Parts: sequence; C-alpha cells; structure tokens
Amino acid sequence: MTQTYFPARTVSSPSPLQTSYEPSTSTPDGEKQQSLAEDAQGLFLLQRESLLDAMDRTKALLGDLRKFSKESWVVKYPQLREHQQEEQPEGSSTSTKTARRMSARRCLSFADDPSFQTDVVVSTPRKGLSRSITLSTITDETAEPSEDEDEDRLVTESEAHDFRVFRLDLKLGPHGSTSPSSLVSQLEKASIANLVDDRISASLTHIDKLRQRVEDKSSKVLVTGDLNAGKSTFVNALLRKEIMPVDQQPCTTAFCEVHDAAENHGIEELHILKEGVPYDVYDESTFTRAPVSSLEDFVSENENVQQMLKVYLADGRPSNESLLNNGAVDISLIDAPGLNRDSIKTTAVFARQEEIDVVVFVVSAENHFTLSAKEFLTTASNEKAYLFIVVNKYDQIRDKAKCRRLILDQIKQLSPRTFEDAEDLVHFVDSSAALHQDGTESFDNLEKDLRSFVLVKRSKSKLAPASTYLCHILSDIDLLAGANSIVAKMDGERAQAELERTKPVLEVMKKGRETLEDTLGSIEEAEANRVRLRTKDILHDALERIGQGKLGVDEKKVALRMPSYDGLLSLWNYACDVRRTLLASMDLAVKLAEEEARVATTNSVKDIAQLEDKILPEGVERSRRVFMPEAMFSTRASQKAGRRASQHGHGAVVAGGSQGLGIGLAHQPDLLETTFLDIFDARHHVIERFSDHESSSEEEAALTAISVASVGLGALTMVGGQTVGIRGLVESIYHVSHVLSNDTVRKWAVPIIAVVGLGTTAYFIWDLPNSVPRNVGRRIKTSLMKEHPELKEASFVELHAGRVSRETRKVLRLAGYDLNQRFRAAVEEKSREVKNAEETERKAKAAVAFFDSVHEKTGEVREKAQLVSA
Ligand SMILES: Nc1nc2c(ncn2[C@@H]2O[C@H](COP(=O)(O)OP(=O)(O)OP(=O)(O)O)[C@@H](O)[C@H]2O)c(=O)[nH]1
Repeated sequence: MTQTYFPARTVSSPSPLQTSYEPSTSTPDGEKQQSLAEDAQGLFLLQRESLLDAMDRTKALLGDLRKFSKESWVVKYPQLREHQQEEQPEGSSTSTKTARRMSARRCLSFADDPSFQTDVVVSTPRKGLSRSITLSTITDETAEPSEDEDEDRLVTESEAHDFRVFRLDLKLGPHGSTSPSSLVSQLEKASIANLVDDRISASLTHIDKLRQRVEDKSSKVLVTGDLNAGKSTFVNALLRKEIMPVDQQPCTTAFCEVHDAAENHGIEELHILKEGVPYDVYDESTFTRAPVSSLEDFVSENENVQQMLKVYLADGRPSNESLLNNGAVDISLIDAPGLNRDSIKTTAVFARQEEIDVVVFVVSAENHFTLSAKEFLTTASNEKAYLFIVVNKYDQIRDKAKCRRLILDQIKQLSPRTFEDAEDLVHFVDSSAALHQDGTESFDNLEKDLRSFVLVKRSKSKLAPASTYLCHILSDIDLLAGANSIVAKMDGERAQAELERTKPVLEVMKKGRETLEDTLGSIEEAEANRVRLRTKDILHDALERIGQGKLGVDEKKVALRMPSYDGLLSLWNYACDVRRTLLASMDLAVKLAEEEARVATTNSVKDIAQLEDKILPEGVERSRRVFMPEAMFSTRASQKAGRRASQHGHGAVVAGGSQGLGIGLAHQPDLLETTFLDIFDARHHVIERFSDHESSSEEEAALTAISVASVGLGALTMVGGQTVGIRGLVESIYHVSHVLSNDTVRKWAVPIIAVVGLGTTAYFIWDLPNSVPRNVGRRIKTSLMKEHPELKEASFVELHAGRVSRETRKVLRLAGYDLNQRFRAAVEEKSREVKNAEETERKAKAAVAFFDSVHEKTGEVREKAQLVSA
C-alpha cells in the first residue's frame, strides 16, 4: 500500500494522527490553518516526549545489558541461520502452513560458543511488534505458534534473520565462513563480547546524537541542486526578499543558513562561523558578525566550499504565510553551493546529517538532471526516502507536458518514494517570477506543501529516523536477550540435572567419611594385632623346639637338617654345626612368620582395595599403587631401618631374622660362639634335677663354677633316679660322708664309686649326640629369651613380633592413607562440582530473570518508540 506523508487534497475523514493539519486548499481560512498547525505542534510535542522517554529507557536497557555482561554473564552473540526445510509431499493440505512454520524456524548458534546449537522459532509476541525469540525444538510441537496466531505472529524473512544495529562482521574464517567453529578459532570469546560491547557504546553515542536532534526544536531545510539551477532565486522567493546573491554564472560557494531574526534577538545580521569551533549564537567567540548586505561578498568570493554562514532575517509576512516566521517551529533554510565534482561530496555528507529534516532539490527545467544531480539524489533518497523537488525555470519551457513527463520519469528512477508522492513533492515553478511578483499560484502551492511537509509531518521527518533506529536496536536487544535467555535456561537445566546427580552422592560421601576412617583404622589395628600374635606364636614355638634341641621349624617344611655326629674326635665341630643349624632354623622361623604376615597383609590390602571400589564414586581414578608383598621386610628397607635404629643406639634390633634384618642369627658371631658348656652342661642337669624349676639366670651364673668336677655328684643324683632338690643334694653328701666313715663301706666304696663314675662318663659320652643339641638349643633359647639389655624389656620374640606387626601396620596404614586421601580428594572434587553447578544454576536463574525482564521492557519501550515510526 502506498503510504503518503501528505494529507489528501480532498480529505473526508482524517485519521486521529492526521487531524492536525489541512492544507489551505481545503481550508482557506487562515486562522483555522494556524490553529491546525498549533495542533500539529502539540501532537509533535507529545510524540517527541514519548520518543525521548523511549530513548532514555533504551539507554538504560543498554546500560543494564552492558553491566550484566561485564559482571554476571558474558552476553553471547547469536547467529540465526535458515533451517533446513523438510521435503513436503506435493498437494498436502497442510503443506502451506507447515512450510510457513518451517520458514519461521531458525538454527540458533553462537559465534563464541560452537558447542551450542538449537532450533528456535522466530516470532512476534504481540501484533505490531517486531521480533522476539521463543525456544522450540523439532519435536516440541507445543512451542510452535498456534494456527490462529500464525498469520500475525510470524515475522518476515528479513526480520527473522539477523541483527540490524548489532550486526558484527564476523566473516573471518576461510572464504568468509561464519561457521561458529571457524570463528572461534580466530576470535577469542572475550573479543566477541568486546565487539558487542563496542556496538553498545556506539549505539549509546548514536542515541545521544538522535536525542539532541529530537530535542532540537528547529527544523533545517537544505536547498541544493545543480549549478545555476536557481537555488538562490528559489530561497529569495521563499523569503520574498533578494537576500541571496543571484548571478547567471555559478556564484554560491558557501553554505548559507537563513534563520528568523527572532532567534538572534530580532537583529538582522550575518554570522561567519569559525572553522572547528561549535557555533553558539549567544557566544561571540564562535563567530564573526557582519551586516546582511555584505553577504554577497562572503558567498561569491569565498573559495572555501565548506564555509558556513548564518543569516538572521526578519520576515515581515504573517506567520501563516511565512516559512521562517511560522509561529510553531524554528525553521532554517540552507542555501548550498551548486553541485559539481568538488562540492557533491560535501553536500551529500551535509544532507546526511541528522539535523537536516528536508532536502529540497532544485533542478533547472531547461537542463533536467545532470550526472552530479543523479548521483546526489540516489544517495540522498536512501537516507531521507522523501525529497522535495523544485523544477525551476519552468516558464522557459515551451513543451511543458513533455518536460514534466521526462522529469517525472527520471525521478521515478532516482527516488521511487518521492515519485509516489510526486503531486505533493515535485513542483514545477518559476522562482524568478514568484520573487518579483510576490508569489504565483504554482509557487504558492509549493510553499503550502513545503510547510505541510516541514511543519505538520515533522513527526515523520524529524522523529522517524530516531524512532526507526530505536525500533531496530530494541529488536536487536530483544534478539540478544531472547537467545541468551535460551542459553541461560539450558545452562540452568543442565546445572540442575547435574545437581540432582551430584548432590546426593556428595551427601553419602560426606556421611561415609568418618565410617571410612574408622573402618580403615580397625582393619589396620586388627591385622597388626593378628600378625603380632601369630609371629609370637611361631617364634615361641620355634624357641621351645630349639630349647629341646630340635630345629625351630618343622623339618617337613624346610630343607634344613641337623648335622650328623661323627664321633668324639669331631665333637667340637659337631657342637659348632649344631649351634649354627639351630640358629639358622630360628632364622627360618622368623622368615616363616614374615611370610605369614605377608599373606595376611596382602589379604588386608585386598580388603582395602575392595573398600575403595565400593566407596569411591564412579569416575574417580582408583589407586594405581601396586602392593608388592615381597617388598615387605626387604633387605634394603630393613637395612635402612637398621641404620636408623643403630643411629638411635638400638643396633641390637638387627639381631632379627636373616630375611628381615639382613644379619641372621646364624651369622652373628656372639651367638655362633661355641663354648664348653654346649658339650657338657652339668650345671643344667644339677639345676634341672635339684632345683624347684625356679632356675633363674642368676642361679645359673652362680653355678657356672661347677663343671666337670661335679660330674660325679651329678651321676649320683642321676643314679638316685629322682629329683630331690638342693636340700636332697646336701642330705646325700651328708649321707655319703657318713657312710664313708664306716670301714666296711669304705672298703667297697672306692671301687663302687669308680664303677659308677666310669659308667656315668660312658653314659655322657654315649649321650653326646643328644645332649649337645639340647645344651646348645637350651643355651640359644636362654640367650634369646633374655631381655635385651638395650631395649630393656623386649625379648627376641617381642622384638620380632613388634617388627613384623609394625611392617604390616605400615603397609596397611599407607594403603588406608592412600584411600583416605583419594576419598578426601573425591569429596573435595564432588563438593567443587556441586558448588560450580549451584553457581551456574544461580547465575543462569539470574540471567533468565534478567533477560526475560529485558524482553519485557523492550516490548514496552518499543510500543512507545513505535508511536511515531513509519
Ligand atoms: N527565467 C528564469 N530564470 C531564473 C529562474 N530562477 C533563476 N533564474 C536565473 O538563473 C540564474 C541563476 O540563478 P541563481 O539563483 O544564481 O542560481 P543558483 O543555483 O543559486 O546558482 P549557484 O548557486 O551559483 O549554483 C540567474 O540569472 C537567475 O535570474 C527562473 O525561475 N526563471
């Protein structure tokens, strides 16, 4: 539908927004026209207030977005791509609707997050508003727009695509690819956020400029055109005064802005602006004064085409006729230099400036549009959409209809929208005649239309650019917020799912922490005790056996055998061999105890490993430590321990098992030392037979003096065949001496004693293969049972039981410690996961709330901004 900025020449029932002004052709009454202009002004002010409010709120939204992006959530930059449309069967009744739905679907991804991709439906939440995003997946049919809403809600193809103001040129990948992965490889996430931030900054600055423009109550009309087209004559005709210098040759070389003298305290004068200094009518330092009469000098002889001049003129005509003194708006007319190669660029830039509301293009009817004119018009119509075209010197044309047709054809090409409103926007006049005859009918019409365009439709010409910009940026904010809200929701859902999974696990783990420590403690304690007792048993048993002259370990279990007795001549060597063998067997007993401890420890380590499997959650790396039982009681470790012990004066501890301590009993010189007592230990017999089995080491030491000499007495007691104790021995001696005092007895006594002595000696010699191991074993046992002088109380058995159980405890403690550490680390890791998920959930919730509120606000602000949009 053609949209006009002008009221129809014959209006039947105007719309509310159009009631403000009727052109004078339909309302000839001057007063009514004036009142309508005032109404238009009132409406304009209302709309301006609404737009200014929308601007403030948009700025606040942008500020909030920027702050939120910096402090709480790095706003991601969404990209919407066409969704692959599924093939529809031909003739399907629903194909049109489905196709329409499909066309509303887009693939949403993020330049700064290639892992994210989802399908969305791009739709408008309320009729009349532009774009917003609702999440939908292909399977989620409920998220599709309902059939009733289809027509209203789906946005156009162009709207559904991308940003307008925030659009970033991210074609950085190979061949200008915008695929997220190629982008991220070249752009840091932060860089994209920074680019968005830059855009926000630029938008804030632009809104400020637009705001200035909206707040500026004046309206500027730029008059430009080809060289010598009659621009100055046209401006003079509008002013009904010959102000601008007119010449047949090109003469205007400066931008000359004509204002109502009322803006300069009613004084008519010329202000020559200083270059690079912002002009202020109330600040003399920003300009140089000159009389209006000298204007020609400045305009004609000035070689600087960018020179700006301000002319203040008093227009004596009534306000309903005058453009300058219109009673509603401060209007200024800018007479620009004629377009040529040098000035076209300057004028085009000038025409683009925000403060230019209307561009009046003067073209000579004689020349039509030159190349420069076409170039300028194409650029200017892109910027302003509507141009006011004055075809001047029309009086000179003979075939006026042909001229009109040709010029309109050209306008159609150059500015289609101007052509659509040609009746109002294109005027064929004779400015020269209008100036000299104080107006002509065609010029009067032109004036009315120009007043209408500048005054009445000012809300379009002045406010529309700001409104359009606001709508675009609000739409972009909405897209940004909508897309980020989707990500935040998904992040939140993911975090929630993560929490549901991890939180209970953490709770269980926390509760299990104490139990684990207790369990590990009891495993260690129980096993160490068990090993200690078992070692003690083995060694006690071994000592018992050795004490009886047997090997410390069962002969079936080891390859060790008692040495053979080779007769009296090798008795000493036999005793030495027996001692060495018994000591070696004791070493083997220690080794056996260690072996049992190894097996027991291995089992407990397995128990701990099973506990680890049970207690550590999945995904937590299991201990890579491999337990090597053979490393227990290792020589190296024991040597180290031995060194440590010797440093502390406990060197005797090394008198342990050959395996465990490096130096076995069978290699210890002090223990290997064979004495005479190993062979004939009569005192033992004496003590054993005559004591009350309360022998002590002291007693034994006291009786060491009794040696071979006591053999006879020993033999006596043995003949007696019974244990009588010390008292019995004394009594026996008494009896013997008593008997010997009898002659008869004395006579038989010597041979009897000699026989008995010989018999006893023979018995001893005969019994040597048995008595030597017994003696040696007993002596070894006694020395090993002895409390260790340096360790005060620990005996050989205690020392080894302690050492073996300590080793077991050490291994189990290490395994337990390892598991404990691993468990503790797992709890900490899980706590971190929970904390992170909670943090993500919290942030995501806050982000969803924030983006939803932004979405809500953009809707409201857009309604305000759209009041005046085209
Ligand atoms: N016949 C006739 N002559 C006109 C008309 N308008 C301007 N002229 C004449 O055209 C010549 C140029 O007019 P100017 O107003 O100086 O033209 P301009 O476009 O301002 O010139 P520059 O600013 O120097 O480019 C003058 O001699 C005017 O008298 C018109 O409508 N009819």
